Amino acid sequence: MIEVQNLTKRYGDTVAVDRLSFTVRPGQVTGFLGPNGAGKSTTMRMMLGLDRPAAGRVLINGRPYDRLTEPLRWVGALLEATAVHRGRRAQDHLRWLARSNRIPKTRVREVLAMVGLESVARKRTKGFSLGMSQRLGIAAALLGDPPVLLFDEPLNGLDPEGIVWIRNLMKRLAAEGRTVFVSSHLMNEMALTADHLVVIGRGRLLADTTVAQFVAAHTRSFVRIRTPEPERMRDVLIAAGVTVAQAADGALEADGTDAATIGEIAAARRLIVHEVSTQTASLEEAFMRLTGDVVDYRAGYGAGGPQW
Ligand SMILES: Nc1ncnc2c1ncn2[C@@H]1O[C@H](COP(=O)(O)OP(=O)(O)OP(=O)(O)O)[C@@H](O)[C@H]1O
Repeated sequence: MIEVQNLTKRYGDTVAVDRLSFTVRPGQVTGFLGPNGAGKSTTMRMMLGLDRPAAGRVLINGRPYDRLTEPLRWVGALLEATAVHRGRRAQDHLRWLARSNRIPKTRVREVLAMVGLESVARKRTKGFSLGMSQRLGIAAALLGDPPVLLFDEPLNGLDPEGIVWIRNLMKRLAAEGRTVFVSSHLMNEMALTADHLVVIGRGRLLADTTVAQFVAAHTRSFVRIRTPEPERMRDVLIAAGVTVAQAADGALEADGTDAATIGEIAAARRLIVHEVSTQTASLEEAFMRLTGDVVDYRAGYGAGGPQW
């Protein structure tokens, strides 16, 4: 579990993280979303003791990072700019990390196999592609078999096969009961991978909810109806108390109801329907809608402006 409590970080006049509080729970993948500059990387760096907060704290399984002995056994992390000594061989990099955390040398082979880098274990990392470097960073994160894992933009530089691989890896790690916290700009991927979302904007919490609830709260879902008798259908639906509008292509869009109800109303009136489908927006649309509001707030920020 990761507990973020009233966390604040300033860089000069910039408030990068602003009284942020949330809890990341084990057994699920939690996506960490926010527009550029929202404070995601800064938050993750504070989780790992790499940046010192101006106020507040982060607890990893009940303890601040600097109180964890052999921290790789408690939390594994892939940060955007994970530093690897470029002249070092992949296995030597991992052996050095393992030794510093009293992790047995045999674990190095295991994690290299887990990330598919066995064949280049003895290669120097300066020849590695971005995707290979990401895999090496993930191997390092897994080295201590930690209960908590942080990934900052782990999909950067990965090809489609690599993206599917990491999606499955994160799900598996969560299914094993670990806490998996991952930031990404790739909304479609997050929709497929994450169970829960923490969304921030300008360093503040905007949402802490499940993916499904987030999409439902920030988008409109409606039933689309195509029929050769749109006028009659509209009259029947209005008479049944359904709010209905006509789309540009002639289809009807009914709000505040579901496809089963529409189907039953149509059948009762012997109306022909060619389509009755539930239309739900994507995570990307929900995210744009929520964070678009943040940008609007920013533009209109004045005396007595919104305190979100
Ligand atoms: N070392 C630093 N010095 C000064 N300002 C910084 C520093 N690191 C971050 N910031 C500022 O803090 C804010 C939050 O940045 P951060 O990198 O945490 O956001 P982010 O959500 O990770 O963004 P992105 O999605 O672009 O990676 C930004 O305004 C950024 O310019």
